[in-house]
Amino acid sequence: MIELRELTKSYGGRAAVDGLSVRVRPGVVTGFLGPNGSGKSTTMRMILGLDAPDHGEALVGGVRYADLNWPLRTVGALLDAGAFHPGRSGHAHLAALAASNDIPRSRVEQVLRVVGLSDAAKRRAGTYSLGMRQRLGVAVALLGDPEVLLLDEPVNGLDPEGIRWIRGLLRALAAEGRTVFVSSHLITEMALTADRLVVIGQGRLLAETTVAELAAGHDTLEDAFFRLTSQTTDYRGTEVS
Ligand SMILES: Nc1ncnc2c1ncn2[C@@H]1O[C@H](COP(=O)(O)OP(=O)(O)OP(=O)(O)O)[C@@H](O)[C@H]1O
Repeated sequence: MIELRELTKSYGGRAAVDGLSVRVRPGVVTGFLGPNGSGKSTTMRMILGLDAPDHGEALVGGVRYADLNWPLRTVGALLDAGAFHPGRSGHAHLAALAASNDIPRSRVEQVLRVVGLSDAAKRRAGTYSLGMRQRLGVAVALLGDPEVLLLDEPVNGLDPEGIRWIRGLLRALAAEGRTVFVSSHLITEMALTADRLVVIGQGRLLAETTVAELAAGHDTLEDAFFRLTSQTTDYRGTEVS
């Protein structure tokens, strides 16, 4: 369970996250949706203790991230798929993290198999494609066999086969009773992956709902999403004349 209580954070006097209170439950995939700049990454960083809230708190299993004894074994996160030393192999990267978190070394081979990187594990991670780096990031998230998974835009850079794989993986992790919180700005992708949706705009909660409830009364899910977020979209292009 992830619990956000009145979570608030401003940058330069502008609210990035504004009084956000949400409970993300175990056993289902919860999609975290909002337009560009709506505060999804900032929220995830606060859950992971990488940013301090100005007000309110984020709890994982009732505890702040900073107070967890073995964070990697409680919360697995994919935030920035490029966050590894490019000269190290994928295997070495995972082995170092396993050693520093008291995770059995055998788990490294297991997660490499799960993400499909066993054959590339001894190659320098700096030579990995975007999709392979994303898979290595997922392997890091899974390494500690955590109860809670937090993934920021996990389908970024993945090809169609990879996207289908990650959908299945997230659903399987939720079916095991884990809490799976996954951000995206793609409502169509979330409709295929998530059971529940938390939608934010300009840092505020717009809806906490299911895919079916959000779509009800609209021609398409996209229409429903645009209607919900239209007043909070900061960045919008214009048509080329
Ligand atoms: N370190 C920072 N310094 C200043 N402003 C920031 C910082 N991090 C985020 N912001 C601002 O906070 C707001 C929310 O940004 P955030 O990255 O959380 O949104 P997001 O929903 O993840 O967006 P996207 O879908 O584009 O990744 C934006 O206006 C952004 O410019």
